[in-house]
Amino acid sequence: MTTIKGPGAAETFDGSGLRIAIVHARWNTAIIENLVAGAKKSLFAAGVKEENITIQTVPGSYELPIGVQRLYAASQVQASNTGEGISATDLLSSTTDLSKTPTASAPKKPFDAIIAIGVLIKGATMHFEYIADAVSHGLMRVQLDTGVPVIFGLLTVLTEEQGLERAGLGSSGMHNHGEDWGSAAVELGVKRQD
Ligand SMILES: O=c1[nH]c(NC[C@H](O)[C@H](O)[C@H](O)CO)c([N+](=O)[O-])c(=O)[nH]1
Repeated sequence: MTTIKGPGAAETFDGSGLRIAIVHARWNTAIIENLVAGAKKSLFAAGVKEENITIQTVPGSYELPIGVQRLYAASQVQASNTGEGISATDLLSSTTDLSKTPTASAPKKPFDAIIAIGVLIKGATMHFEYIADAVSHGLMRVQLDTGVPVIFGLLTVLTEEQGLERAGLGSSGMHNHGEDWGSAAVELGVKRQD
């Protein structure tokens, strides 16, 4: 099947063994919430188990690269704690004493893929351009430095309506881009295991 916009149909991938994280910003949450829901819909459709999906938030899109990098590092520490890991939230806390391995149950492996979601809406200044550029380069650097696939879920839109459209909330019936990101996370996560 040939497409012009959006990814063409790919083979289906079994996500039942994957551990996925979603890191999302807390700006423009009316749009963000639907993007996250779309990503989760695709993860579930591929068999990813709810207990293997971790969701963390950061203040804004500019914090996505550091949020993704720290969460992945935390999941690596978790994996090295011989299965007695601790929650990713606790691992990110500066007050957690990692020398004591809490007994909270947690998945035993690092994340197979991380979806970074943010919505940048152009304002009257150049702020939008600087954040968009920094975040896109930052997320690419994190994925290449760590080797963990980081799905680029940053909407850079000129109007609120464009953002709503791309979250499947507009009047044009455009699909929810979050669904594409969930599918991409499963594909890259499975391929990373090959
Ligand atoms: O996620 C966003 N953050 C935004 N700014 C906050 C930024 O991401 C940082 O959180 C902030 O600069 C503190 O570092 C936005 N705007 O400024 O318009 C925006 O539209 N979206």
